[in-house]
Amino acid sequence: MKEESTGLIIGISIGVVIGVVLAITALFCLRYHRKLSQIGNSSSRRAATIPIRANGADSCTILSDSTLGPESPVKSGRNGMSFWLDGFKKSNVVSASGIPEYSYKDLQKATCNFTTLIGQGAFGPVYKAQMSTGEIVAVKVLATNSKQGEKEFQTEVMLLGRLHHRNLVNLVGYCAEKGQHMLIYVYMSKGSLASHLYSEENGALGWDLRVHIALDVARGLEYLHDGAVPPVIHRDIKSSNILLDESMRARVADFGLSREEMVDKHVAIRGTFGYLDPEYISSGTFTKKSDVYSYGVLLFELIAGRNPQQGLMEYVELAAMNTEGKVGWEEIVDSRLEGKCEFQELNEVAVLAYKCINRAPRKRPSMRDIVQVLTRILKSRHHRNNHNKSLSATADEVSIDVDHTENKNYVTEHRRDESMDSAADMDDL
Ligand SMILES: Nc1ncnc2c1ncn2[C@@H]1O[C@H](COP(=O)(O)OP(=O)(O)OP(=O)(O)O)[C@@H](O)[C@H]1O
Repeated sequence: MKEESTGLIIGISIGVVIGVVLAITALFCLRYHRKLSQIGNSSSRRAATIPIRANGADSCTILSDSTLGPESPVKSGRNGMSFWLDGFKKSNVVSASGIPEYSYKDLQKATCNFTTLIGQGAFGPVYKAQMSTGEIVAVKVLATNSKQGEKEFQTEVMLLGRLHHRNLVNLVGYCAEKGQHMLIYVYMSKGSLASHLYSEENGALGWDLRVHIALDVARGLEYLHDGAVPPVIHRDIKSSNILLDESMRARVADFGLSREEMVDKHVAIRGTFGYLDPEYISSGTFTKKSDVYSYGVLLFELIAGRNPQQGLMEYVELAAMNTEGKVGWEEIVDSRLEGKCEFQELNEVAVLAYKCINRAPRKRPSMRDIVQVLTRILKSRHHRNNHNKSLSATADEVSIDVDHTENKNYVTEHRRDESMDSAADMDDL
């Protein structure tokens, strides 16, 4: 009996201890969860309301709260933190978006005391940097005359750091020290699209590659417009803001860094002349469809190899009179292509570009529509190439037969039939 009651007491005591431990654990979990959601709320509130830098002046561009896109070039680790610059990362300094902060001293070392200049933009110089891990990056030093304060800069980094896509030049780090603000980006070794279209140093870009570049850019913009939450309008699509990586894949640069140009004392226009939506110039309202307009100009730039600041659009409008917006666009094709271009594709791309530059924004396609059209064009090309390959393989096989049978007429007829089938396939697409 005594033994039984001792057992009972022990059982009850163990039960009570387990109960207390469980209750304490539950309490901790609850508090931790509440804290996390508070942090989430406050950062999304900030993302929704704080304006970001516009080259010294406040801007109303609101950036995204989006998560990592598929095939992001940033190697994400715990908390989405980048491993790119692990060698130099300031210890324990990671912004709310998970973008690591680097010290001025380390960037000074990585850029050989800021002597590795690769370009100069409206925001300031850009340097190539080799980090201690061997990783190559681009460091954009923002002009010190910017009125942007520390807080605004941190907000901008947080907002930019949330945008990741394989067709965007992603932000991988930043530095805010000694009154300097620097943004660190994935390094794009083949430079800008503009440098390939206009510099004699680079050989002419082939037509096939131009269509791939057009699709890459469209995908980057589609992500900004439809994938990012809230959506992001680029505001400065142009060939010098399209950068190419080692394998000539294109990415959109400079998103979220809007700039201003004064057209007169009162009206500030953001963007670059030649690419600006006429509707934006007259109404002052910039929309996703204004990006679509600039993208249309970029498509014509790819077709014609002409700079929009040197009469590209006048040239296009002249050609449009003859083409009625449909066929016959080959007259504007870039002479550097030396006629090596699939004219049906060229006409399809030009028709798409012409829709993008429609004066009425609502008649312009969305970036999603554009991605679909270009994907279809490239799929057709792929089918055609496969078909042609199998045709020539069949022809090789048959010609071996022919050598044996000497039935040459049959071979000729057989090949002609197949190419007619192939033309019919094309019509279906
Ligand atoms: N991530 C990068 N990788 C390689 N080169 C880059 C990178 N970012 C910028 N550059 C180069 O640095 C130069 C300046 O770039 P930046 O984006 O500052 O200005 P921009 O786009 O040329 O002109 P603007 O500021 O007027 O738009 C460009 O020639 C560009 O090719």
